Amino acid sequence: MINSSVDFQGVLEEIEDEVRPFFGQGKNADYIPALSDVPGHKFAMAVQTVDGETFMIGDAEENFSIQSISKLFTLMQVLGLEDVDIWSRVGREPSGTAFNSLVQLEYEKGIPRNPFINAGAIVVTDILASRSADPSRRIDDYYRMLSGNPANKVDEVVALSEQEHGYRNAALANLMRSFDNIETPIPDLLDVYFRQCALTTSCVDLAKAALPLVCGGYSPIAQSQVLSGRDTKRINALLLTCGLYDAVGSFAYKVGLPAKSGVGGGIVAVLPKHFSIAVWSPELDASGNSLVGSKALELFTTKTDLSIF
Ligand SMILES: NC(=O)CC[C@H](N)C(=O)O
Repeated sequence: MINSSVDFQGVLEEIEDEVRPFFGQGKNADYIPALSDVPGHKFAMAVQTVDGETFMIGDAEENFSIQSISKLFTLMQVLGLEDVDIWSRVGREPSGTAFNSLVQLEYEKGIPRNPFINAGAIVVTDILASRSADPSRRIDDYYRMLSGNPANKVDEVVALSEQEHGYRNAALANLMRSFDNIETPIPDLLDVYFRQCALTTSCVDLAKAALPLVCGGYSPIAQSQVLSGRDTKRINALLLTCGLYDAVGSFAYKVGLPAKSGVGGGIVAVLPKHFSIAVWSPELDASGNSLVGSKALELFTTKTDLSIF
């Protein structure tokens, strides 16, 4: 059980004050125009403990664009399927490159380094798309089941904005197709991928949806075992080593938790057997991770002395 002497609410309140000087140092994602319009100084955090307690600060119930954090949930969903050999099509190593880089993919013959860079996530989505008549619905329903909130919907404006500017993702998908690592027709596949990235969620919902990674694969929200204990351990290892792109080493150094970020400014992190934590602040650092969000998580694990290390 968690160290009950920690005053989570007090810690969140201190963090909200201490991150203020960092606003304005990062920049909203603008390669997806709809994301550049979100007020940059938004800030929210939510902690969900294994005991069922929720702590929150800021706009923790306000929805934002989940973006690449969706890659975590599609991976969970694929690992929950029978007879899927994902690891012949996607690697398990950190990429050391930007999330949408093409260079490595050419050298490595269309096999993405890991499921959390765009190319790897597109393959994961391809696996879902090739096994479902309505993959977008299936992805949304899975997330809604884990968050317990049927109001987590796709933001059509963001989805369209990605569709209209998704040149790099189209290039990644086509390059992988040329190496026979994509099955679904590319326009259909990109549509599913853009829609999963355009799902909206709040910090509270996100922390709830990540609880299976805290509870050995069991979702206390859905009251169901969604992953095996072994796959849960494996996903947490992948989050620690690949969840924040080319910033993953310094994030592990500063924060010390398995985590996944998205260019909407969200980050979700877990301390297995203890808690999940979600943060949202839209201004990003050079690697495409929330600058204030990363700082807030660093402050959280430092102040509480709770991390995997
Ligand atoms: N890092 C991210 O959040 C990237 C997700 C974004 N939808 C993209 O595909 O470019």
